[in-house]
Amino acid sequence: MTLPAPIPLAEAQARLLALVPVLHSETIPIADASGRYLAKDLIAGRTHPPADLSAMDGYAMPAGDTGGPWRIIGESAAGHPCPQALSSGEAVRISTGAIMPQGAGAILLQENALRDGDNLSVSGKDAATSAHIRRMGFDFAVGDCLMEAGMKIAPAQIALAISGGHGAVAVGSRPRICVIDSGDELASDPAKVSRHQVPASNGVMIASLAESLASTCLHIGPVDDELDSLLNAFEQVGDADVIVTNGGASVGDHDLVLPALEKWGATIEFWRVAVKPGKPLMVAQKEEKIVLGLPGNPVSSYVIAYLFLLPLLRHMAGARQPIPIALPLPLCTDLPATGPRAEFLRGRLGPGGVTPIGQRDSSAVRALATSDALIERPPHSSPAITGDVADVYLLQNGGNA
Ligand SMILES: Nc1nc2c(c(=O)[nH]1)N[C@H]1C(S)=C(S)[C@@H](COP(=O)(O)OP(=O)(O)OC[C@H]3O[C@@H](n4cnc5c(N)ncnc54)[C@H](O)[C@@H]3O)O[C@H]1N2
Ligand code: MOO
Repeated sequence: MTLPAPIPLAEAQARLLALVPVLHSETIPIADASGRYLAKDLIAGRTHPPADLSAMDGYAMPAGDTGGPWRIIGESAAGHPCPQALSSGEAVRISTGAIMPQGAGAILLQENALRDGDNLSVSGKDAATSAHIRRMGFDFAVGDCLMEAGMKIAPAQIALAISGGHGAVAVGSRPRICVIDSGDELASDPAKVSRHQVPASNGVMIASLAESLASTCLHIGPVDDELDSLLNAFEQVGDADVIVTNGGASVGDHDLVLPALEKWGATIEFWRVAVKPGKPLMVAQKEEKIVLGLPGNPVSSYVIAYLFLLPLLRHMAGARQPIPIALPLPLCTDLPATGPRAEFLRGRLGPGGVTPIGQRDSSAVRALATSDALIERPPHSSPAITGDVADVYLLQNGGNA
């Protein structure tokens, strides 16, 4: 069997995303929108702040009358504006977030004020100033674009949408996924594992990695290394949009994902990528369903899910930046030259940069779990020395896309 040449990483990612359209949108309460992607530009339905407000607790007076003394004629509290207009020599008590009364244009901080009944004068070093006024609409005005379609909604974006008058937002629907573990050696109960077995860790790991990006996740397996068992698993995926297999993607006699996919009627779109670990990635399609055949080694499975599955799910859910963003960080150790594949080393972030983890075997689960970053070494890199800058991807919470 002649194996296809491994496809360079960026090309393979682009080919994968081009295979599937963005899913339709749905409108959901803003309180439920964390982690979702905006389906259309979010336009401000109100001006914020809606009027000139005081940024401090103190007294408001006319802009041309900042030296005092003043006579206090009322109060403007947050939620309770002062109905009176101010003339020269007059002031009102004002609290943080309260509306500036008509005629007011300066604030005297409480710390700099001396109050005696309704008489007010400056006691501190600072006179009244307009610097403590938040001008109407300085943050945004009605009709402004607050966030563009495809942006990820996180807590700060939720606050912005609510401040902009939105109790609900249109977001991309999340794909339904199905994860299949396959391999005769896999034990489903980690507490009951014979010597010829390994616990089936990948499926649950991948489901957990994809959890926030998928609407539902069906987990099938472990499935035997038999063509018909795999075929049967594919026939049970129901309405899943994305099917993820673990293992059986390489060239061994018992690596049956490819023939099972063909027997099921799927088209193999590509197989093998120039990435280490994770070369045997397989991508197939059957009608609207897309299949990612991940390599079985746990580190390879994780790295490929990070580089391909998560971007695919983000893309389907409407993200405008589905591919994770690398940060340039100094290396804390030397690294050897690389071969024809892009290498992704596990590493730990620290104050001086990133330190690659010594154990690089693609089956080393403990080394993977100890790491919080992936260090990218492009194909055919020269040896790197301590202090050289490398592209680093953050792993926590699925990274920064
Ligand atoms: N002659 C060659 N052999 C291999 C090649 C190659 O190019 N030529 N590629 C190697 C690479 S790279 C990888 S990665 C592995 C991946 O192979 P498979 O995807 O076929 O995975 P399996 O052989 O089924 O399993 C590999 C390893 O992973 C364990 N595994 C599998 N599934 C799970 C699971 N769900 N949970 C936990 N662990 C799992 C399995 O027990 C094996 O130890 O192939 C190389 N071989
Ligand atoms: O590339 Mo494989 O994924 O090295 O172990």
